[in-house]
Amino acid sequence: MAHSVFIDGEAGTTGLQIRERLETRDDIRLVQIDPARRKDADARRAAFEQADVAILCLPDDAAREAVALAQDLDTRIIDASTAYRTHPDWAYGFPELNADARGRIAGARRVSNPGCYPTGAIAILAPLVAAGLVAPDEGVTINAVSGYSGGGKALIAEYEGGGAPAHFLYGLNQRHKHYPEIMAHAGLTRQPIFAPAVGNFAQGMAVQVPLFLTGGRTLATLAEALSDHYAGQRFIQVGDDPGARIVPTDLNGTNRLRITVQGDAQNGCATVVVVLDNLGKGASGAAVQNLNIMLGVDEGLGL
Ligand SMILES: NC(=O)C1=CN([C@@H]2O[C@H](COP(=O)(O)OP(=O)(O)OC[C@H]3O[C@@H](n4cnc5c(N)ncnc54)[C@H](OP(=O)(O)O)[C@@H]3O)[C@@H](O)[C@H]2O)C=CC1
Ligand SMILES: CC(=O)N[C@@H](CCC(=O)OP(=O)(O)O)C(=O)O
Repeated sequence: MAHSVFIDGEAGTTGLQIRERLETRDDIRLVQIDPARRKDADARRAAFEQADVAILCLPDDAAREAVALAQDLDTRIIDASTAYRTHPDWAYGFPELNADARGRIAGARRVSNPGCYPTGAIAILAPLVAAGLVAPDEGVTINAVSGYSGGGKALIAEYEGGGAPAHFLYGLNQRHKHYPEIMAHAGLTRQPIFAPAVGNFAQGMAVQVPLFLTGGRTLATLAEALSDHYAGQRFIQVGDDPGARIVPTDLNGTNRLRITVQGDAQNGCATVVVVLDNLGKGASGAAVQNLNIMLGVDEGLGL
């Protein structure tokens, strides 16, 4: 029998791309509501009642409201917003994070889907902290660039309306909403410096952590720690040489994430960089991967 899935916010950027990944599957039945009633609590509650799993693709406050609406139901929830990413009762939906992550997601009633930038930053830092190559209280810097779809419908409208700049930096007040998530799941005790940017391309993202090669840190130990950590993971590759240019759009339309280590042993400077699709492994692809794990089907179905 098909599993019923309700995407709350299915007309938004993340929701649409989840729907595209699910609508051709015959093991999934999508529960839909009249678009005119998409913000109506009664209509949404009725959809939750019919769904085995609901995927929330909403702003944080609306996601909290949705969780309250479904509180007394058996419906399992995957939330794509920032609202529950550090909540102790929610499983963090990064299956490749550590040996326990898949099992927690598989058995969870509540799964928080990681953020796009945090997926890149945590993919780099969590294994390096666990391997002792980055100290939890070390001062690290995260530089990143995202396609404009990362800002949802509002930023898409700005870019597609023609008035937006080719490139801008933001979040430099160091109060970005992603800090708690990055610190909690990377295992950092000191807040990193995070410098995100947006470029004039719709989708795709690069996230980089520059590191000095000091202590036990060499190009080889960094690459080895990351390769060991992700050995056998079908969606995360370590070490393919991308050449001198890192192109944020390289993995668009996929659920893949690629990590490379580059630098110079002589001068002791290195960069670990991730490329992913902010709407693939950074949001919609990851949500479908988590849904598959929760349903106990092939993790790559529809991806
Ligand atoms: N874009 C990205 O790259 C990523 C986004 N996310 C997260 O996913 C979530 C959704 O983001 P995104 O898809 O970009 O946002 P969008 O702005 O593109 O879409 C949000 C959708 O939610 C709907 N909505 C807003 N309030 C309510 C409500 N009270 N009840 C029902 N529907 C509502 C909006 O409807 P309407 O347009 O009619 O207002 C819209 O369709 C966010 O929490 C974001 O942090 C996560 C990872 C990456
Ligand atoms: C380009 C842009 O504006 N990006 C958003 C991050 C994307 C998003 O909404 O956050 P999650 O990935 O955590 O859900 C921002 O910086 O707030």
